[in-house]
Amino acid sequence: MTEFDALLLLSFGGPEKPDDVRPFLENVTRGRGVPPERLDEVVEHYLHFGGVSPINRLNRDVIAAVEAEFAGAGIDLPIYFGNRNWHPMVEDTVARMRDDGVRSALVFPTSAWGGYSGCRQYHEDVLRARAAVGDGAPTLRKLRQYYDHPLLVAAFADAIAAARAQLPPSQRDAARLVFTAHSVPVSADASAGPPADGGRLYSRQVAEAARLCAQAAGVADHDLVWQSRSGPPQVPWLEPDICDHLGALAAGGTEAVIVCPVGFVSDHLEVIWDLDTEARDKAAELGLGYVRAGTPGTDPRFAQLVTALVGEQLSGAAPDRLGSEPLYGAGLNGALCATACCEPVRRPGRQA
Ligand SMILES: CC1=C(CCC(=O)O)c2cc3nc(cc4[nH]c(cc5[nH]c(cc1n2)c(C)c5CCC(=O)O)c(CCC(=O)O)c4C)C(CCC(=O)O)=C3C
Ligand SMILES: [Fe+2]
Repeated sequence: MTEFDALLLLSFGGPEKPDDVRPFLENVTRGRGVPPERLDEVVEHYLHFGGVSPINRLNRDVIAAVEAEFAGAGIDLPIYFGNRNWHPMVEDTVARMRDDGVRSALVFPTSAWGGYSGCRQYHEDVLRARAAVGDGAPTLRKLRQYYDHPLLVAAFADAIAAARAQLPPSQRDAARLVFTAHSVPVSADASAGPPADGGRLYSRQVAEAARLCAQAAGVADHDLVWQSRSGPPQVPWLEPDICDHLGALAAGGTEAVIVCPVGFVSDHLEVIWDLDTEARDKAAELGLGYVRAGTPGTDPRFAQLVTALVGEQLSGAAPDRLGSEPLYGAGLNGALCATACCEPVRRPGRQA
């Protein structure tokens, strides 16, 4: 019925027990120039949750929801799960797909964005996995970026409204809406996207998604800030940092914030630690009311979004989208979206 015989959900991966934490972090940061002090801190964040990131469980839940959507939509594709940094590793999953007789699969990445970390690195994962499997590896076609898909925007908009309703009535109307996404080095953002599009594709897409979600939630003003920076302190990353921004808002008389993690699809560690622990504590210290909007991964519309992207690919329909920033991300067998797209930048301390 179609040229594809499976879907691979490709994600970041996270530890599932305390002994996994160090080797997981070594996989994430190999050759990335992250200082050892930062790694020691991040180990503590994971150990705070018993060494278990929720990310793998959340991805398994997404897969179950997509399986149900596929059944309803008459899409007959088994769904596989593979990660960049932790088990199930994508190399092992693609080997299993080959053993199961899969010859051609679609790949859904759990990042909605362009940029090196959000897009190109997923192409590299596909390339690495196929190379590791060698003869008989299935062809793998990655699906496009989906940061402005109507179903994603609708899920975030409802999450913002639900978060607002958790504030005391006296703070609800005036609460400031603050969007947050993962910071990246300024140099990585500058080289995000095909050079001909002028760079900064990651931060431009994040800014557009924030505008679309605010508009869909009926909110006139909002801020966009960044979180979870790592890397050596002398290297500039996207700013302002969320905690600094909460300080500035409190100093300016803001009484409460609604924080929306627009840059993430699930409540993984950067959400439950950096937002639900660090930023929440900072807000309490400042006397600022604080609520955090949910992420879309557990919303039924997320499984519908995956199904819609697969449907687009099968039918050749134009992308269903609300925004107008350049949109890339689709590609066969790890091929780049365009020449020199999201070129990785050399950083001090980076090995290879
Ligand atoms: C843009 C972006 C996304 C969103 C797109 C996407 O979703 O892919 C994202 C997601 C995630 N990042 C995650 C975890 C980590 N990211 C790190 C480090 C880094 N992230 C970066 C960027 C991004 N990261 C960058 C530029 C670095 C510096 C090192 C490097 O240049 O690569 C480190 C190292 C330690 C530290 O320094 O924090 C960890 C542990 C987890 C899993 C959490 C869990 O386990 O639940 C997820 C979903
Ligand atoms: Fe990250």
